[in-house]
Amino acid sequence: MNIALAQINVHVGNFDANLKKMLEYTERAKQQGADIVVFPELATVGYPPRDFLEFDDFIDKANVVIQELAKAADGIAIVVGSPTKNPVVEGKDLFNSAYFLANGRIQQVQHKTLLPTYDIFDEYRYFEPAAEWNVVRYQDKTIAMIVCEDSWNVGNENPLYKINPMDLLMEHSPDFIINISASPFSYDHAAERVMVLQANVDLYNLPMYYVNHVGAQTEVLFDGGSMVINQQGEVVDEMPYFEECLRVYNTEEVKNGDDMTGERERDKMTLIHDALVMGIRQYFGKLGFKRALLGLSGGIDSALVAVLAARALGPDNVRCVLMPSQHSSDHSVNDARQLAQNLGCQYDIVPIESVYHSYMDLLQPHFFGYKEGLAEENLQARIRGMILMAFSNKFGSILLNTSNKSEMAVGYGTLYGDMCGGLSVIGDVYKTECFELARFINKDGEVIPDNIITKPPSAELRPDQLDSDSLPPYPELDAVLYQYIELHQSPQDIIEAGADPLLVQKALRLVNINEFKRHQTAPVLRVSKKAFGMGRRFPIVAKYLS
Ligand SMILES: Nc1ncnc2c1ncn2[C@@H]1O[C@H](COP(=O)(O)OP(=O)(O)OC[C@H]2O[C@@H]([n+]3cccc(C(=O)O)c3)[C@H](O)[C@@H]2O)[C@@H](O)[C@H]1O
Ligand SMILES: Nc1ncnc2c1ncn2[C@@H]1O[C@H](COP(=O)(O)OP(=O)(O)OP(=O)(O)O)[C@@H](O)[C@H]1O
Ligand SMILES: NC(=O)CC[C@H](N)C(=O)O
Repeated sequence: MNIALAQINVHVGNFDANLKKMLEYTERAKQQGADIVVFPELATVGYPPRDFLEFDDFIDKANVVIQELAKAADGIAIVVGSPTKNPVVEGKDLFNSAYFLANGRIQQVQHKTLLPTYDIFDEYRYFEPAAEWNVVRYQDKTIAMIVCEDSWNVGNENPLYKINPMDLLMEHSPDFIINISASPFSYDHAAERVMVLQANVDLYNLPMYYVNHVGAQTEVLFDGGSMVINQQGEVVDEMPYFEECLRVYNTEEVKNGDDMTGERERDKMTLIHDALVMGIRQYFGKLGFKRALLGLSGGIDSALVAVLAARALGPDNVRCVLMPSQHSSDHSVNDARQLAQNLGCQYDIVPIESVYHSYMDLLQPHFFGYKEGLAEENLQARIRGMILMAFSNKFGSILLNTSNKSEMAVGYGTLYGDMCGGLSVIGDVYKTECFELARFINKDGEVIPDNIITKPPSAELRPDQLDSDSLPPYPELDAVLYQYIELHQSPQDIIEAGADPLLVQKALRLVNINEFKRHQTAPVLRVSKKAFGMGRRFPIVAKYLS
């Protein structure tokens, strides 16, 4: 039997486009001799559809796609994920299902049992778990068809779940497993995914055909990495990351296929770079925007965003605005200009000093007698935000936000100032990782002027200001932030692991008291297992560690 895995990029709610793409892939698979073509979890509607699932009309449209695909299942069977209405009143309204379409009709539907409800996942909000587990008979094979998380309770060791749908399906003695997934990207997830799937194969001694989404849905990125694992638990093929792909596998050849696990390079910076480029490109593409703009300061954060945007959208579609103030050093303007020239992006120089003085004159009678401080510093960031939004309106471009994860964590950014923008590109990349990413970008020759990478970070909002005046050194700060944000460790855990107690207290307090800022931030492209945004939910009004 020949099985085609179709690693595709669908678009949430774009039913016509999703159907058209699946019909094209089905035809291509058929021409390549496939007996079955497999599409990812919820491929009819896109993942995650979130509260669109609460609209009957949305589900009806998904059902139309299933009916159309069933008609195309002629001489080839189609496996595809789609929501199903729950016919009984009890429980949630929907199931998250794998459809097996063959001979022009729906042959079988297997619902998902384990409904991830953590981080960016919210499946139990909408779906009822399966209560029946059946295999599919097709040609001379018996197939276990499962949806993503159903393979993540291997050996019943996942404390989230009391049931194991894999065990239940195995009672029917299948010949192999087809797994349709929506497994999002984080820089360490591809390796984890392989381990979990291999553990299943080792346990059940069956080959697995695993297909994943590729592409971006707002902030959630999918790397693909669909794979085939033979009965011995060896990965005989893994599809490319960040691109659509169709490959056909013969079940007999898979049995004897060679292990390619060791050949796969998963360099963290390559993955983050490619994920962010894809994320920007698809955010713009799926919304119908072409052009981006950003404030280019001569610092490392905006430099990184400029490079990533130019690679995602083409340098002609990225406009950089240099807005020096009385506190900007000459080298900042020169470095920014040099970068824009290296990239081939249009740049404008809009000095803000005169506007700043106008504001100060305006405010002078009201601020008279008060010491200069944060209000005056933040005014500069806000003037820049205003100018950038004027460019955005005038030229129909989306403003890219340039805050990094360390700053977003501790509230080191000005509301309605440098925190403005429609998409946060590096909001899930710690400052220390920003330096690594900049060096990665320059590995084959200088793209980002070296001075931008080597000079000490500064907001340049007052004379000779350095980030280190008000923040601990980034390597120490980032280590503590990682332990708190990603690993959910307590202050005691972090201190026992070797961190300075005062730093821990200060950093964790800053993270918590600045929750209000993150509620007003653009969506953040997610590259780690815990990004600011939909997968990290905290109350603003809280007293914990603050
Ligand atoms: N819980 C809460 N809910 C809602 N609003 C709350 C609030 N707590 C304070 N606020 C309000 O927020 C205001 C303070 O926020 P905001 O005006 O943003 O200003 P603020 O956080 O006080 O200052 C911005 C910080 O970011 C630094 N910065 C600025 C610009 C660039 C960079 C950089 O290097 O990238 C760093 C700057 O040096 C300063 O430390 C207060 O005036 C208060 O009204
Ligand atoms: N002189 C400037 N010209 C243009 N944009 C600026 C300027 N200064 C700040 N910005 C914008 O505001 C953002 C915040 O920058 P700031 O210099 O305050 O600190 P930063 O977070 O270290 O960023 P960067 O490393 O990009 O300088 C910058 O990324 C940039 O988009
Ligand atoms: N859609 C899902 O069920 C995905 C959950 C799974 N643990 C993964 O990330 O691969």
